[in-house]
Amino acid sequence: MNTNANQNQPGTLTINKVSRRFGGVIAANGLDFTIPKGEFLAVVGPNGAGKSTLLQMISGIIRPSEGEILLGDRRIDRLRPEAINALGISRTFQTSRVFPMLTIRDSIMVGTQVGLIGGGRAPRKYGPVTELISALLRLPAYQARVAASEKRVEDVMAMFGDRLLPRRNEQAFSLSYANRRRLEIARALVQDPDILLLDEPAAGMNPTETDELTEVLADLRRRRPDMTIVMVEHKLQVVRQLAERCIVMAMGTAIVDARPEAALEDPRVIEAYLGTRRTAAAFGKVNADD
Ligand SMILES: Nc1ncnc2c1ncn2[C@@H]1O[C@H](COP(=O)(O)OP(=O)(O)OP(=O)(O)O)[C@@H](O)[C@H]1O
Repeated sequence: MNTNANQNQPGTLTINKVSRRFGGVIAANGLDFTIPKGEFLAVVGPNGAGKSTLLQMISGIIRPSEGEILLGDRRIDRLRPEAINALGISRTFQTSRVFPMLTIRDSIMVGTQVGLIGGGRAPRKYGPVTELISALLRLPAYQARVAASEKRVEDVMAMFGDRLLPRRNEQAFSLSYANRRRLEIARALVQDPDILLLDEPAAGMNPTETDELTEVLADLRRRRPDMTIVMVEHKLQVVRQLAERCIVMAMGTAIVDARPEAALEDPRVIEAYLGTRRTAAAFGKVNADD
């Protein structure tokens, strides 16, 4: 059992001896660590290391084959993804999942909808039936909640400077790849999560876009220092700039757990990475264009 002193503290995520097999493949192998509330943790490692599998297990999309995942003292690895989301854990996906025909504004609004008529995280004044009637009749309580959601959507779009806000009424299919990624992060943020799981947020972004995203996440950190962020990311400069702690995975195992500057210099990490040209380039060991 994981012996970290933070374990079972409110808001702490505990990954307790977690493994996940897919047939003969061991995607996660005895992962055992805690993530204290408010920590910015980066998870890095070569392709196929098990990073996305870890995020999928925390968000309830897949279940561990062994071990357990706790939020505070509550076991969450048997809950459905919606139930985990309602506990304040939001995530983005490795590949963008936008609703192409919805406008940007409405796509982000979708993230708040569970809060409008039951479900969601906001405390409920009335029961679900009253909430539903209130929504159907557009009673003042419902309208006030819609107005609050709309304000929140605008605030979240504003976090991305002029990338999303001026395009709020455009349909998502017209967005650039980078903007789709921003939209997806916005949709997670609009839920005001306590724990944000980001799966390769800077993937496919050029250097300028990557710098911009890094600044957005640094800004988020300043605004919500209590929000735990778990970020899987291949771009190691993003990890160096943002993360307080870095877990390096290789073949399903956490091989190093340290501050980013120490973790990314560790010889075991460089060795694990050198098998792939793209990630070796991130260490400056080969030219990215080779
Ligand atoms: N649904 C699945 N079915 C079968 N095998 C899977 C499944 N999901 C993941 N795997 C396998 O588990 C291993 C870990 O995959 P995972 O996607 O977690 O790696 P990763 O570190 O996120 O890789 P990448 O950086 O390429 O996204 C890989 O060998 C992968 O092929």
